[in-house]
Amino acid sequence: MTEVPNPHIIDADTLTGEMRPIRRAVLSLGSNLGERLANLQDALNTLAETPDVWVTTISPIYETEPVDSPEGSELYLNAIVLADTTLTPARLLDRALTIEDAYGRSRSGIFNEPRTLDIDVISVGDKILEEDSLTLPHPRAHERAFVLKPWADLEPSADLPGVGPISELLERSDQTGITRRDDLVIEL
Ligand SMILES: Nc1ncnc2c1ncn2[C@@H]1O[C@H](COP(=O)(O)OP(=O)(O)OP(=O)(O)O)[C@@H](O)[C@H]1O
Ligand SMILES: Nc1nc2c(c(=O)[nH]1)N=C(CO)CN2
Repeated sequence: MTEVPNPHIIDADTLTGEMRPIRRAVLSLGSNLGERLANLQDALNTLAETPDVWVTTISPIYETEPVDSPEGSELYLNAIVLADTTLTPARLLDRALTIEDAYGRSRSGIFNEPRTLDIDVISVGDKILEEDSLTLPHPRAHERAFVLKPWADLEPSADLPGVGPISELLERSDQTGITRRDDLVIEL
């Protein structure tokens, strides 16, 4: 049977005239306020429910001393999530910020204030972007052991696009104050 074109059915690719590539996204989760582990689990669940985002892997959890944070800030829990996505980087960031807000993230303007949830977009494929609202790779990822260590657990030979192998960056980073917490687990 031949298929008759139906003018009422169009798909996204017809509208944009292009296929949307699938890219591997690396996302960093952090929490140092409230129920930290539950906050990370909520973030993971919500990312996994996001259309056009397929979460593939979650790293071990690390408990980490706050970096560049106000005096008295509590320890963070940090983890890395790998996902495949057809979202544009801008849409992925938008989704990350919306999830942060949904889980009670306050934005008082205090630099690196304690937060229930932080989702940073570390890299999206090998995109390199320098826009006001989105820099890729994340501009501080290369020096942050709380990003590099859990990522290296999952992908030891990964590169930070335009920067270099994460194994070398990790060697150069300050790895004091980060402790792997295998007793704490979040699940897909
Ligand atoms: N790669 C990126 N990932 C997340 N946010 C980014 C990125 N590049 C630029 N931004 C911008 O940074 C803004 C501030 O983000 P946010 O408040 O989460 O920063 P932060 O987590 O406190 O600090 P840091 O960026 O050092 O982790 C966001 O609104 C976003 O527009
Ligand atoms: N240990 C740790 N320190 C931080 C973190 C974080 O996730 N973990 N996030 C920050 C701003 O996003 C600032 N400092």
